[in-house]
Amino acid sequence: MWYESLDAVMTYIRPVAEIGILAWLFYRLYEAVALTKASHMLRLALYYLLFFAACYVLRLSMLLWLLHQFFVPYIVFLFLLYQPELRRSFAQGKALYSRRFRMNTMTNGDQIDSILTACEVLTSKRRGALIVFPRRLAIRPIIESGTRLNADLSSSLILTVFDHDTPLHDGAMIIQGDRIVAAGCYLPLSEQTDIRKSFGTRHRAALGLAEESDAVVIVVSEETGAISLTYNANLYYDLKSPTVKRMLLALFSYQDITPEELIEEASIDEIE
Ligand SMILES: Nc1ncnc2c1ncn2[C@@H]1O[C@H](COP(=O)(O)OP(=O)(O)OP(=O)(O)O)[C@@H](O)[C@H]1O
Repeated sequence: MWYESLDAVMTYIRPVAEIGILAWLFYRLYEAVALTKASHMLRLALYYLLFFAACYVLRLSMLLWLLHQFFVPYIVFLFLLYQPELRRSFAQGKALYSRRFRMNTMTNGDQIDSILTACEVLTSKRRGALIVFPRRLAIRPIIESGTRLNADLSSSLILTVFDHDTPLHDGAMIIQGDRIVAAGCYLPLSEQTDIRKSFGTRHRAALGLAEESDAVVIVVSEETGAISLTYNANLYYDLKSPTVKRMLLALFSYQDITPEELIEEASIDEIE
């Protein structure tokens, strides 16, 4: 019968399909977490499993019993510990499917130029600034913590807001696409202990938001005039404006790139 031969063929196809689907799922999971610190969580879970396997092979029954008892609390602990990173990973995963939609709503090259022009003026006048670009994850509570502006994006408005005597100069400005959504917003402070001692609350606030969301933040230092970027829980200090522009354009289309990778790319372009 034809369905018997189909069943025989399916006996071979089924395991291949299962392996293919599993490989694809693992690849998507890897893609989602590889760029963020959620990969640390996977590494910790893997160490646990390797330790478990070693105990099993060596028949260390006492340790095996302990590992068995602690498995669920350990996984729950990891999920709690890495919750912000997991949130960012899944946002990135989702973002891969809606790139076209995002591209239309993100700040474009000309608009980035006007933001960076303002940043350079602020640098020369030794004024500090924090400018936030939300990406996939909504940051409504952050926006609500400040004053809604919903104004057209312009260098002059950025300069006005961050001037010393204005009521809105303290806190962060939120930019979405071509709109200045809010200013004077309060950002969560980072609790990382291994960042430079010289970084004060402005840089800690930029890093804090980059730990808790997938937003990108420009920081202009009042003290040194350095322009830095934070995203994915990392701070890239003292960048040149063209580097910031290229990074922002890449980040807005979810190609998370470091300054080192940009320099590498530029040198490859030169060789070609
Ligand atoms: N949680 C926060 N959210 C938003 N803005 C903040 C926050 N904390 C501090 N700021 C901003 O940072 C300013 C203080 O910066 P501070 O000098 O402590 O930081 P810094 O990292 O040393 O930066 P700089 O190099 O500009 O001095 C505040 O006046 C305020 O505008």
